[in-house]
Amino acid sequence: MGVEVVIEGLTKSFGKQTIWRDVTLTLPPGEVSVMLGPSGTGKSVFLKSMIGLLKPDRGKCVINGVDVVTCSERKLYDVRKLFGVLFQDGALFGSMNLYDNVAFPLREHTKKSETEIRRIVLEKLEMTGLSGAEKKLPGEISGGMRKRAGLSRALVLDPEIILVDEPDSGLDPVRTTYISQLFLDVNAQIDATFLIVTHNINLARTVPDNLGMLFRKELVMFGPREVLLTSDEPVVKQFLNGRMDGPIGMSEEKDSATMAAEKAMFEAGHHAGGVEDVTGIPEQMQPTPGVPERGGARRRKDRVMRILHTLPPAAQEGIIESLSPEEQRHYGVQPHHGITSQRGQLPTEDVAALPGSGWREPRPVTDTDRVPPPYPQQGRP
Ligand SMILES: Nc1ncnc2c1ncn2[C@@H]1O[C@H](COP(=O)(O)OP(=O)(O)OP(=O)(O)O)[C@@H](O)[C@H]1O
Repeated sequence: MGVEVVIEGLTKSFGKQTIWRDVTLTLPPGEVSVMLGPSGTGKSVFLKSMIGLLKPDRGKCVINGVDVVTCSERKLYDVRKLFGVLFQDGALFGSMNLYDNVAFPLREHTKKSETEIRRIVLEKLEMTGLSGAEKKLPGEISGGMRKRAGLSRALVLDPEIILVDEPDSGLDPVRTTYISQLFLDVNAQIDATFLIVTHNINLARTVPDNLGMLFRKELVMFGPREVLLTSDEPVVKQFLNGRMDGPIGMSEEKDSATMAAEKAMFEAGHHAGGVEDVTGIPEQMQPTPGVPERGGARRRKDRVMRILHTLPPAAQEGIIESLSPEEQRHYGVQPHHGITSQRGQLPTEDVAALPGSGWREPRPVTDTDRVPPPYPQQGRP
């Protein structure tokens, strides 16, 4: 099973430029989480900080009891072995064919024989639908195939945490859905913890168990997908609908004067872009028939039902409605009636330790809030 990642108060700056501050969240083991955020909000910096490629100014990122922010180089080396990383372009070596690219980590970091390496490489290439493409060079294949090859390579050392940086970059919407399906199938097969950073709305709506968003140098929210997908926060709604109408501007954040001027323009009939208001919780994508059930999804159900009473009402309702009648009876809940009894929970040790629901009452408006209304605070222990 994948491991839990506990991030507390993580803050990163480059010189005087703060990228994000006080980020606190937990990635539950074996679950798929997505981090959204407008361009430049530091999503890639966040991934790099998790694997110790960048050093945060303060805070913790604890994996298997090791804090990657403060641990020794030796420990960091060990922790990094738990990660598989899929970079935007697959980060393949252009002069090596796919077989050698995928074999590379095994040849570099293990003492396995070439026979054993061959078995693993062919297995991972098959998992990602690339059987038969071993001899191709990265320059001879499509962007989608390059990403799948990058995923094959990320899988060869049996990672427990898989980080994915913008899987949709350079892909059309259909190929993006195919690679999303692949992530869920891989997650079902190896039960690794996934964190995908993206600004792809379709992916965010239909793939993850948990959804978060970075904006204004903060983690706006992080929690079960239903919380963000039913949120009334202007920044979340604007982002999920891809519209100009809202706090996110051309270069990250609008000031209040720009907000007011644009609001008047939209009220006068100017098209704010995006599609019509898309709301609600679409069904989550499932592993392909024939692929095992996702252990992470099963555990998540229990975990979320435990914190159900702490979530906003719309998210609670969405979660209850997503359960089968049998599950609703099992958990003692009913649509439109909420929690009717407390039954059917897993023993504590089978459920991820979470620092909280990831949702808090919105903080009060202060003079420093240039864009009302304020956002809920991130989850804290
Ligand atoms: N090594 C670095 N040194 C200085 N600044 C950096 C460094 N890496 C990233 N930045 C800055 O950090 C900010 C966040 O960058 P990052 O690439 O993480 O954003 P992002 O959310 O992933 O954006 P996008 O969605 O466009 O990929 C940017 O302003 C970038 O210029």
